[in-house]
Amino acid sequence: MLRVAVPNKGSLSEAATTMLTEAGYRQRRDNRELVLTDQENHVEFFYLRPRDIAVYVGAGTLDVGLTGRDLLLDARVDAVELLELGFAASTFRFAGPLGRYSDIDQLAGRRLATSYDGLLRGYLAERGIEATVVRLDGAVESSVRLGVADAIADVVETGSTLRAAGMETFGEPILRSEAVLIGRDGHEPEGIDVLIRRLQGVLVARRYVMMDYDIRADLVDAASAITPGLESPTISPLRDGEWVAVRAMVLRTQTNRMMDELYALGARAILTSAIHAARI
Ligand SMILES: Nc1ncnc2c1ncn2[C@@H]1O[C@H](COP(=O)(O)OP(=O)(O)OP(=O)(O)O)[C@@H](O)[C@H]1O
Ligand SMILES: O=P(O)(O)OC[C@H]1O[C@H](OP(=O)(O)OP(=O)(O)O)[C@H](O)[C@@H]1O
Ligand SMILES: [Mg+2]
Repeated sequence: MLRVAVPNKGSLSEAATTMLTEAGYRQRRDNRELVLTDQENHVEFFYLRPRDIAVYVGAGTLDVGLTGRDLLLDARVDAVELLELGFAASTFRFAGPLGRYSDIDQLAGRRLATSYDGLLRGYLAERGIEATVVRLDGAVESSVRLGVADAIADVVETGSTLRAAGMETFGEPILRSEAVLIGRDGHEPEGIDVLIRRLQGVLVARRYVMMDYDIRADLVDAASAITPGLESPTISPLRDGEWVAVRAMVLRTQTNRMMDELYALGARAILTSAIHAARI
């Protein structure tokens, strides 16, 4: 059985479980379940603290896991990213009280609070910045006002937590993170290729829609330039020989722009439909 670590709580948990369900795996119904065996797919899911997932995978006790890139790098273990999962996007950034800092060079000799001390220490060491790292479990934004730190390094998603604390980011983002599938380099247990292909299928089904339209045969080349598809659009004859039907996958975000352009070109009966599952 393939042994897969899944976040049991926090920002990653629900989206990870949803993605695995869409990929055709059984998932737990009760949040107290710690392990779930999917007999049909030969996979065992272990529900663990997001922070611990890289530790289990790095130690080799579990084959793969879904976690955040920031958590993977913070754990400093022997595990690698296998696939970006397209959810839980965030940045990891320095922040301080409004107007106090503008550049990371100002951090030398300061106290920096964070929940990601491994990640932060690595970043500071690479840049030769000597500062004191104060490891906190959460609510890091309060640390400056409460006097245990001078600045912070924390996860920023919308920025509203920082604003509420009277703080602002400065310097370039330390890291751009999102949920990722992790494993060990060179370790390819049975079933891992199927898991990866299924997850890639979910990503495709989320990112693309199927577009169908009718167009005069002499305009097919111009229409195909608008909707090139992944490899090449499917062209089918219509009963009226002067027209053809075209079918192509298009990026969901481009759908309306493409429909407008196709309509202006002369295409009609332009329809889009969702893709529920895919293997590309
Ligand atoms: N708004 C967000 N807050 C925290 N983490 C986020 C956010 N958006 C995405 N993430 C990602 O979620 C992961 C952290 O998940 P984790 O469950 O450890 O923390 P959490 O969501 O803050 O939960 P908690 O603090 O309640 O334990 C990281 O990979 C982080 O980048
Ligand atoms: O930019 P935003 O959209 O405001 O999101 C970022 C905030 O969300 C997380 O905190 P969480 O709610 O998980 O609390 P914690 O700090 O106690 O973990 C994170 O640590 C930031 O504080
Ligand atoms: Mg948190």
